[in-house]
Amino acid sequence: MNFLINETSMKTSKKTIVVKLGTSVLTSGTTKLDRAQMVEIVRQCALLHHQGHHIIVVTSGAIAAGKEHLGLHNIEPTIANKQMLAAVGQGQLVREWENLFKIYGLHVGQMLLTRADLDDRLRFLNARDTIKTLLKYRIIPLVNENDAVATSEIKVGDNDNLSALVALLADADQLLLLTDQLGLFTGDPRNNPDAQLIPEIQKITQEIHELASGSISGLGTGGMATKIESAMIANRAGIEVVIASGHKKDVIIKAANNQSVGTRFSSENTRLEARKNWIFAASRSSGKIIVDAGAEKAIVHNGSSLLAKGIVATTENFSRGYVVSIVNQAGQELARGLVRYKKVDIEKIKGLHSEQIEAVLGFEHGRVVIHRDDLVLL
Ligand SMILES: Nc1ncnc2c1ncn2[C@@H]1O[C@H](COP(=O)(O)OP(=O)(O)O)[C@@H](O)[C@H]1O
Ligand SMILES: N[C@@H](CCC(=O)OP(=O)(O)O)C(=O)O
Repeated sequence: MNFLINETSMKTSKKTIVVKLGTSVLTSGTTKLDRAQMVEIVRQCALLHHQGHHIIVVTSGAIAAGKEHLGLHNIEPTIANKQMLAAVGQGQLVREWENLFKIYGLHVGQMLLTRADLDDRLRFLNARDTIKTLLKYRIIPLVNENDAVATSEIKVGDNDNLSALVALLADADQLLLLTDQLGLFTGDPRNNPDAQLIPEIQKITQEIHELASGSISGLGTGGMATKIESAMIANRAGIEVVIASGHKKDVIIKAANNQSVGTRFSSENTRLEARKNWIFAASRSSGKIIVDAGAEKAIVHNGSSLLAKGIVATTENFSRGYVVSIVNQAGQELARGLVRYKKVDIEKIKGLHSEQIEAVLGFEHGRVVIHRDDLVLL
């Protein structure tokens, strides 16, 4: 097996960065959204955006914004009450962000997700397409959990874990978890004045998990424990993670420029290796796509994506989002990859130019059938 995959599309000095903002940062420990703090965050995101980076904001704070709007500061924190507050607050929260990003001439796009959206392959791919299209149009995605409709079975539960899933969705380079502490300490600084900041973590061991406890401020959900879970998920996918204070000057800019800030969790794998491992380890091939000699050459020698034009036939009834084998007409398996169209649709578009896909199917999931970043040569 050879892992010669075209890496050019993955290597870029422009990063995709997921910035997760906890309630603790957005309220600065008060019962209201801290607009001055939000302005400061938007300034940094806009600067990085204008430098060409892609910024995705995972924003908590809907429940806090709902409490503020209704003046219900001492309401009992039952699930029903929190859902009601989120339903009221989400609109308020997004409006605040929208107005602030507008100062810098930037548009935002809201994405409210639940675990069910991310567990289901099709919905995962649809969410991935949406986030990538927002980025392509240079719009800032604003993501939160869809608290108003999510019951415990379909909830991610906390925005730390949600942000790791969003980083996977967006194929991000970095996940920045901004909170009210400088980073991960050797114990919770709220009740341990001798706790020391840990600047760098190479491997998340059981000992690291034990340092991190839940939230006791009454503002956030999960505390450091969920941030470590999030770091594990992202690191495993080859994404670097930084936990830092949202109040530290220029924290987002510093983290993006690899300057020392907070606690950095460097990933053992590169993103590309992690993706290739996943395509092989996690999935057996669900079907075959037989390609002509031109497509074989383009995929094997030129590092190209698989286009409809080079497809001759398909076998088995696979769906969109599954891993399939790319096979030449002599029956030799050339590669495996994550397919963007289901078998019945490929049968309709095989041999056609990419520009014809939408006219034939009535929709389009992109111009390629398997993108080169989702493809591993054998
Ligand atoms: N080892 C640790 N280092 C730093 N903070 C910790 C640690 N263990 C627990 N915490 C707590 O985690 C809190 C941050 O998490 P949380 O309250 O959920 O905030 P956020 O809204 O930013 O997600 C800190 O205020 C701190 O009390
Ligand atoms: N989705 C919720 C926040 C959930 C959450 O994880 O909060 P936090 O620990 O402050 O990031 C909200 O918008 O209020």
